[in-house]
Amino acid sequence: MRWRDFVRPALAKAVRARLSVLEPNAMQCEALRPAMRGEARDLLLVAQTGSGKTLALLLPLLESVTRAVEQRPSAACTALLLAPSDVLVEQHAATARTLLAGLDPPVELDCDTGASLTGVGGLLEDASRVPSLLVATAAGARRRLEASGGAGREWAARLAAVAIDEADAVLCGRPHDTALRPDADALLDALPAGTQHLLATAFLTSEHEVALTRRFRRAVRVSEHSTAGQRGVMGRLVAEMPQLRAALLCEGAAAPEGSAEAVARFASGEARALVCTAAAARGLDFPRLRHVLLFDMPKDVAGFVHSAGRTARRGKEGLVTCLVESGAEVGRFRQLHALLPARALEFSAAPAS
Ligand SMILES: Nc1ncnc2c1ncn2[C@@H]1O[C@H](COP(=O)(O)OP(=O)(O)OP(=O)(O)O)[C@@H](O)[C@H]1O
Repeated sequence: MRWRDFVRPALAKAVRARLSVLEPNAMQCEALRPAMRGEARDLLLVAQTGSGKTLALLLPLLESVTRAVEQRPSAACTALLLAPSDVLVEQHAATARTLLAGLDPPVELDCDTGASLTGVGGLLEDASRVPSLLVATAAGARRRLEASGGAGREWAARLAAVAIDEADAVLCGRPHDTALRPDADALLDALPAGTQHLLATAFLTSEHEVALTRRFRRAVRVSEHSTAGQRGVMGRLVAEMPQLRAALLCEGAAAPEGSAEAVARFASGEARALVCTAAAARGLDFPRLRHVLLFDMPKDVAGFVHSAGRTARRGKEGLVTCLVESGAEVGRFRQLHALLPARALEFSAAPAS
């Protein structure tokens, strides 16, 4: 995939020419697809430091704001980018300015750290000014929200998209807190129902994950593990066990054969294993399948039922093995198991060695 598959040619060209980032990586493709025009879904992106999350957040925001300015040049602010520190706000604002430079019509951008407010021409005095894009800390955004005479609420009510970098730091409290910070909650509550939320972070504690998935129920979750990393693991499983003649079922360029071919090889018994993502396996019926091995812990009971339910079908027996990585995952696994109908599956647990 290329940048221009996701954003307008002018932005795609700016990413290549001004940032020297020639192509999106697998994680960015996975994140941009649901986040972009057409789908505009909420996004929760969890990917390691230095993997390029900034562009995955910034590009949907810039595309959305540029489109809005094009359609209604007189419209006020339509997007907000939040970051946890002044330095990061300034860094993101600089990247956004670099990408927006020369666009016609121009997109106005302000930068608000709570302590200082800067616009295109330098320091600004007026916190109620409404640019097309505001890059701010939570304190800066809050200052804008509380601007006098209801202007702040009006500004928030016009936000079409909000991106939050280091979302755990901006929105969540201490590592074990399952509630969002009250000021973050207040800001989110002031947004209109249709606002798109784009969240990125390198790491989430299980409590922060609970808090964010509870608040952003409709968010598409993209993690590196679910994209490049996962495909890498899947490819290695296939390569390192040639005796299984495994078929690999996944979408995108990493798939060595078409989905239909992979499924047919497994269904006919030519391939003795099918290595696939949970999404790709959903609904598939293989009457002879006796063992499902879940490499990743399912996120919820629905995910578990759909994956485990590929075996033990039509009254036959089946075995499901789930690899759990940590004490927290064992706890979550027990919770999932407790939610299943008693007759659906039987489990035996062995301590990990
Ligand atoms: N597709 C890509 N190909 C090559 N380099 C890229 C790509 N996308 C981003 N980069 C570069 O990778 C570097 C790290 O990107 P970025 O700052 O977005 O990481 P991050 O995931 O936000 O990390 P952190 O979690 O530490 O903030 C930047 O210099 C960026 O220009």
